[in-house]
Amino acid sequence: MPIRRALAVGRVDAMITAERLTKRYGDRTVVEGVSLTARPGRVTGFLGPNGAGKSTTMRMLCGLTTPTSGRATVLGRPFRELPNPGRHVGVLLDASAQHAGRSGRETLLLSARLMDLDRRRVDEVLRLVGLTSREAGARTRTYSLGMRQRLGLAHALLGDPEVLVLDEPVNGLDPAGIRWMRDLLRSFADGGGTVLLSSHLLREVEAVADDLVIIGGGRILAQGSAADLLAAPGTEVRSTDDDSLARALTAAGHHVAPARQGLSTSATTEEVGRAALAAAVVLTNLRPAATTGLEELFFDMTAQHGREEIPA
Ligand SMILES: Nc1ncnc2c1ncn2[C@@H]1O[C@H](COP(=O)(O)OP(=O)(O)OP(=O)(O)O)[C@@H](O)[C@H]1O
Repeated sequence: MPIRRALAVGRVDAMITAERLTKRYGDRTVVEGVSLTARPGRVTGFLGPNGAGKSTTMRMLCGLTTPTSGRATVLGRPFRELPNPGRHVGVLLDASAQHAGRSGRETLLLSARLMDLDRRRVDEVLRLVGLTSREAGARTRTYSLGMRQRLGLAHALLGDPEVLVLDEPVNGLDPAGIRWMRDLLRSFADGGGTVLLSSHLLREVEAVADDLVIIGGGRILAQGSAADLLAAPGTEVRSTDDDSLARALTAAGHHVAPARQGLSTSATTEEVGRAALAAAVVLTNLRPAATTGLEELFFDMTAQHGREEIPA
């Protein structure tokens, strides 16, 4: 069953933009000058330590928190100006915010009515997120966190939106649930949808995100395609005489370090080739350095922005 039944007209606009978004609470700035874009057909991972400003930014994108300054648009308009927003943007910001006394199915039926949707769509999304009819009939106060996340996602998908904004959607899911969520988001984006998701699970983000936005202390620290951000500059090389090659590279001003096999250097592959020629050394292996892991990038980027403390 397709996640999305039809691509919306004007799909090229199916994106999220933030322009210099700033949020102050009293004299405390919790988000400062955040500009970002999430594009159609791509999953954008939004990362940052606790208190970095992810949820506040997502709330501003969805019109739930008013920015102190700056502008946010979804599908080219401020969220609050979208007609029937649930038909365009699926939002999951707090999976625990469901009415505890209603069943999952009742919660979805109510929203379906408000969005003017056929009630059969409720059963479709329940199937899609893997909630059984018994689970759907139970009051949400009896739900585990993982079941709440599934219901929250069913709610986000209900209106067959072009855009998904999900704050920590994999929290509370078991390993099979995490993999299921990853596949679901991938096929949503492959169908032309736009996904912005925050997560603390770096490996999960690495596995699914096409683009990354890293935030720390309320400011953007890095953003771009995952391929670009995770590409490490430099070269790994082996030769018939690594000592001579290391001397030649160092003499040419390149940084050289021993690698597990051979050398790792800041030089490009061409520069390594030239140094080898100058030193009359034969290369036996030459390749661009392996990519940096997301965990390494995340800790490098956020090192000075540990957990934000709430002021006393
Ligand atoms: N309504 C509010 N009033 C005052 N401060 C707030 C309010 N909402 C959030 N903050 C503060 O803003 C900062 C950013 O919080 P936010 O929830 O956006 O971070 P986050 O990156 O989503 O963190 P986490 O990963 O822990 O969910 C925090 O220091 C938080 O205490």
